[in-house]
Amino acid sequence: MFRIGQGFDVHQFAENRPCIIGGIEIPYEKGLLGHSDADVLLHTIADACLGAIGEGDIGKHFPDTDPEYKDADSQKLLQHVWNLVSEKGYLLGNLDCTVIAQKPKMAPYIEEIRTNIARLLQAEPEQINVKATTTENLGFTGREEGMAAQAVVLLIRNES
Ligand SMILES: Nc1ccn([C@@H]2O[C@H](COP(=O)(O)O)[C@@H](O)[C@H]2O)c(=O)n1
Ligand SMILES: C[C@@]1(CO)OP(=O)(O)OP(=O)(O)OC[C@H]1O
Repeated sequence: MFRIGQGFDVHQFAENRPCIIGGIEIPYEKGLLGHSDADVLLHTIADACLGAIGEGDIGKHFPDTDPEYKDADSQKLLQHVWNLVSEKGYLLGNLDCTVIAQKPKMAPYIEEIRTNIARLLQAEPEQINVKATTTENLGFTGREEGMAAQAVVLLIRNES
């Protein structure tokens, strides 16, 4: 049995914040603002996974009013979500995701991010694809006010 889920998330750039994407800290003059570490890519993937298993979204599981999640490492949030997926008997089919940002340039970090996501989802890097696109200087991403990310995940039920 298959389940599909999609995710979308946005975070604003701010001074004096780390720029953590897919669990990897990217050298950049600005970082992302959020209650947690604001890892826009991992939040998107977590939402896609929760969507696939019909479990709502990350705001439901990790409320931004809860001090426990202040500056939380989003890798831990995604691992918690992945445990829910595993408990329901699903394995990863594949994950495809896109980082939408005018800057920073993501290409030098894509493989490291891919490997890290594979580790978090107990999968092989070949099951993961990470892309990046600008918005050709248009909109809030084009003005470098923030970043967005989207993801689609396919889960496969382990019937054995
Ligand atoms: N933040 C980004 C955005 C894009 N890339 C890479 O550049 C390619 C061209 O981007 P366009 O928006 O002009 O299509 C894109 O395919 C990515 O490989 C990037 O590394 N970081
Ligand atoms: C992750 C959580 C919780 O710390 O906070 P943020 O880092 O603000 O992220 P967001 O994607 O806005 O929503 C989910 C939140 O509940």
